[in-house]
Amino acid sequence: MSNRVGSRGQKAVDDGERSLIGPPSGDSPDSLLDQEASTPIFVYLLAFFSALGGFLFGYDTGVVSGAMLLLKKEMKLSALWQELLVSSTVGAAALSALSGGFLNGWLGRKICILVASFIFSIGGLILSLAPDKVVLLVGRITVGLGIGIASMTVPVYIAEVSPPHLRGQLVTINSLFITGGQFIASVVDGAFSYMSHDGWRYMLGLSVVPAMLQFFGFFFLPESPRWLLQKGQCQKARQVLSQIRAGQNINEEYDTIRLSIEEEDKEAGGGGPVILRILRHGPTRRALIVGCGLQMFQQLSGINTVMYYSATILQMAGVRDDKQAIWLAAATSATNFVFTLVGVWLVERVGRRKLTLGSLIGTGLSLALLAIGFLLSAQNSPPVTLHPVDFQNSTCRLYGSCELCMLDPDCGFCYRDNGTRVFDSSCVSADQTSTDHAAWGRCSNRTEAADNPIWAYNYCPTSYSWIVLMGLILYLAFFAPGMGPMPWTVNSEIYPLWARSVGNACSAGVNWIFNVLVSLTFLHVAQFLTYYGAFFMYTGLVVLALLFVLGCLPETQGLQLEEIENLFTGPLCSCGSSSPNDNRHVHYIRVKGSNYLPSDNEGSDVE
Ligand SMILES: O[C@H]1[C@H](O)[C@@H](O)[C@H](O)[C@@H](O)[C@H]1O
Repeated sequence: MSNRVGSRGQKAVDDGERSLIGPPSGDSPDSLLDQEASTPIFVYLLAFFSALGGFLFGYDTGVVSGAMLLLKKEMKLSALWQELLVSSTVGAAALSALSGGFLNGWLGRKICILVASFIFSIGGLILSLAPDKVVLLVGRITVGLGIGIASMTVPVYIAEVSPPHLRGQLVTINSLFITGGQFIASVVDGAFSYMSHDGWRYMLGLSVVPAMLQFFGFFFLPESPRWLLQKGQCQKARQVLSQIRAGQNINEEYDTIRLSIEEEDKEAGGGGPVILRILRHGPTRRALIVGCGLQMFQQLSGINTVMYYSATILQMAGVRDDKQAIWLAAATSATNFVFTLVGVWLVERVGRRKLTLGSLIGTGLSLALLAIGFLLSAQNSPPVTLHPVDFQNSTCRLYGSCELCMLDPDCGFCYRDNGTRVFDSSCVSADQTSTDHAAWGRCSNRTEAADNPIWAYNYCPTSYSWIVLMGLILYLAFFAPGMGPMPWTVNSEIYPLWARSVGNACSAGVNWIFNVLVSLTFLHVAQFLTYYGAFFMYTGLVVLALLFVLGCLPETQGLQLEEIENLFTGPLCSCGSSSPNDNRHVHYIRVKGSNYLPSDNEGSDVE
């Protein structure tokens, strides 16, 4: 497509006029209008193949809960081994996300995505063929290494190839694929849960399919033009840019990127490792604090405990059948997925800042509702009425109510009910090898019969479960459009090119580290503070997150990546006050400068 503007001179005059009178709100330069009018299908294709990395992230972190139900029986896994198989992946992801920054800057985005999908494929193969638990552990660690690299590279790649008006939406698609992966994983878990022998091989191994698809797809896809320019491969960068903009006028975009790289070289000059340069340079230091803070608060809002705890919440609500619980857990991840779709729709309409703030307010209120539900359940917890002689002399016999009994990980509540009332209840030790049964007595019976008493491990029967259930659904409905995707989206945008890989590596690393911390400590926190205490604590953390976002998160919607650094030039907690329109102004002047004399260094009049 040829340049819509006949002569550069005329274009410059137009732009000059605009910069004098200031841009009409929401207006964009001509080239951006060009892009908005027709976004080439190729950009969507790039986003799709990259977001398969997000899908694998979601699938591999989600599938393990269902696989574990079968694995623990088939391989006779102890609690320690179960915990190892779950958290080794997240731990490996934290390490590889942190080191991915270096790889990303050195090898480029494309190679890193290829490496991640290759690792995913190998990991999937190891898992599906594993003869024993040690090989399983190797497979889970391998998959974790892939997740870490993908989680920090994919959002960066998508952000760098997207036109500004679609960037938020396309990067948020990656988060949609994460929750989509978690949803598909729960459906696969449900489908193969009927296959008690080797069903887990299919659950864990199926990830090879999207991994291979991504691997072969990416062979034909281009490197990020921004990375190419940074590495001095100007000709190739120009080629890729015009390929992904389908022949639209790319001069402005190309010059803006080139100028900003030159400026960055001056600004962020000085040697030393990139992380030290980031910390020394005010705007990047503030961006890093915002990026890492967002990722930390995403995990501290308790998403993974809510997801993990959903099965227990459902059990409290009276769903006792394992298979039914698995399918209902799929409904939970479907809710997470569907509401992420709402986020994709909203991100370019309301902007990142409002979306995150709205999401946090709703998330906080839902957590408070969850806590209130747990509080009412605890206050009305059924008493222990039977005290059978306990030959093991465990602490379980000392508890007077279900609440106290279930907070002790060694004990469970054994009871009967007639639909309205709990009776004949006792607190006894759980079986060491499988908490599905009591160690002895009425609830140790493994054969299922209608008149068997009910064994409640980790939960208590309550008539307030509907409050908890409502809290759970509202939580996901509010978390998924904002706090789920925005930390990933915002991080892909806020760092200048030289700091982007390392900035994203650090923030993704923080996300994974807090993911491990929160999920590993949840049961201990609950034991210490009770469940309602734990959820009130998460509510408090969400209030802190709200203050942080209110003070420090600027709006990045509609800006070119090269303009975003300007948002962080002021003091840290005044970021929220810079509006996108202030910065659009900077953008126009920059465009004017590069239009007059593209080869000149007139970019110096930019700021
Ligand atoms: O953005 C994602 C998403 O919200 C997932 O549901 C959650 O499991 C991840 O930890 C998070 O990073």
